[in-house]
Order: sequence, then C-alpha cells, then structure tokens
Amino acid sequence: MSAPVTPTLLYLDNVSVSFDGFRALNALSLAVDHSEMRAIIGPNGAGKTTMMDVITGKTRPNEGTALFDGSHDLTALDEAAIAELGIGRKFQTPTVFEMHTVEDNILLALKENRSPFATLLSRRTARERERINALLERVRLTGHRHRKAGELSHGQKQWLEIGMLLAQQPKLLLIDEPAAGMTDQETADTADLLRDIATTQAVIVVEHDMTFVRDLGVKVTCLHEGSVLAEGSLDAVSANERVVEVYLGR
Ligand SMILES: Nc1ncnc2c1ncn2[C@@H]1O[C@H](COP(=O)(O)OP(=O)(O)OP(=O)(O)O)[C@@H](O)[C@H]1O
Repeated sequence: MSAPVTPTLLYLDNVSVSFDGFRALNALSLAVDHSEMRAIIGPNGAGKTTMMDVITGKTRPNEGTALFDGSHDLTALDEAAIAELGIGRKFQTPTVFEMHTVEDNILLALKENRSPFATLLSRRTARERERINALLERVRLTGHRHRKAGELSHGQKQWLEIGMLLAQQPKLLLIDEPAAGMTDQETADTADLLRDIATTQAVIVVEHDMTFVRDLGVKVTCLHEGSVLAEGSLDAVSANERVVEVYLGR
C-alpha cells in the first residue's frame, strides 16, 4: 500500500524518553509540514536536543510514534538509514575540512560515499560544477570558493556546513543554535539563508536568540519539561504567561 499524501513531513506523537527514570521527553507531539520552517525554543533541559536525537535515531523513545515522509517509522531505523531517508543535522560547532578549499568541501559532500582522495583528484563533471556553483551561490560563498575553509569567519563556516548538508538534498534539515557566536550581520544573513532554504525543504531550528527567531518569522514551538508548552507565532508564544515564567522572563 502506498503512503497517504499529507502535508505532514514529520509527525511525532506522544513521544517519551526516560533516562534512569527521568523524563527528558514527556508525551511530546509535534507535526512539521513539507517546506515548513519551525523554530524550537525553551529553557535549558527542556528536551530540545533529545527531540532532535529521537528524530535522527540517536536516541530511541520509550513510547510514542515518530513518522517521516509518509509511513517511515523513525523509531525502527538506525541513524544511517534515517540520514538516507533525507534528514540532515547540523550541530552547533561547524565541522568542515579546514585544509581544503570551500568548493572542495562542497564537492566532498556531493560525493560522500567515495574516498576523499579519489574525489579530489578526479575531474569534475559539468553537472558537478553546476551543482557546486548553485550550492555556493545559495550559501553566499561564491566569492570565497578558492579560500581554505579554515580561513573563513565563524558564520561563513556555518554556511559552508549548511551547504554541505544541502548537497545531500535532505527533505528535512535540523539546525542547532546557528546564531550562537555570530555577529549581528551574520545572524541576520543566516535568517535570510534559512528562509530561502525553507522554500525547498523543511527546517527545524533550535535557537535561544529571540532577535534571530523574530527574523525567521515562522511558527514557534516552546518546549518545557519534555512537552510542548506553547505553539504559534512568536508574538503569541511570547505573550503566554507560562512561557514568560519558565523561559523568556528569566
Ligand atoms: N544521556 C542522558 N542521560 C541522562 N540524562 C540526560 C541525557 N540526555 C539528556 N538528559 C537530560 O534530559 C533533559 C533534557 O535535555 P536536553 O539536552 O534534551 O535539553 P535541551 O532543551 O536541549 O537543553 P539545552 O538548551 O541546555 O541544550 C536534561 O535534564 C538533561 O540533563
């Protein structure tokens, strides 16, 4: 039977995760549509990282449903199989190949399954050149393509890593605190970049910087003690008394 066609790309229902009896996620439910960007906020320990770990297969829930792109059961798949389904994750610290040029980093990501040595020595096909150009343009690094990745600013390294993830053509991109350590200009440019990415794939972004979240202009979910405390526009969520009490007012 083929999967039903719904706007929902990611569907979490009643997901709980316990560590030694402590509930890091407590009956968490969340649905994200195709090409939706969602911002996840909430105090330290709210369960944001644990939620990302469940989505990527790093942590198995004790209870609950986690479906992706129709009927793929994320709780039954390992991390490699989930990445293969089209879920890419970007951690807070950028991990790029510092000694290689910006464009070679993208090339290596395009050909992830081949040895780096063979990849860098082989001739690039016209199709590869086209894809590298498009990805560099998208992450605003065209003018930096011949520089070593290690010479880029912190913000540019983050964009390069996002470009490397996009090379895998994920359907859903999970991004952890992209604005941390960025200048104000880089933060604003990153909001722009993510808004652009969300026109073609879904994005879940965990962030504490409320100026950045406001710039994203998307639906916000506030987690607290492993559950959804409030969901809606940033204005609506910010006006929620409980959200102010446990998070924004602190
Ligand atoms: N492997 C683990 N073993 C035991 N407890 C854990 C483990 N991973 C997370 N926890 C606990 O689960 C709770 C949720 O943690 P999580 O890292 O998901 O929160 P978070 O919202 O990402 O917080 P932060 O904003 O600080 O990153 C915390 O109380 C944390 O101490």
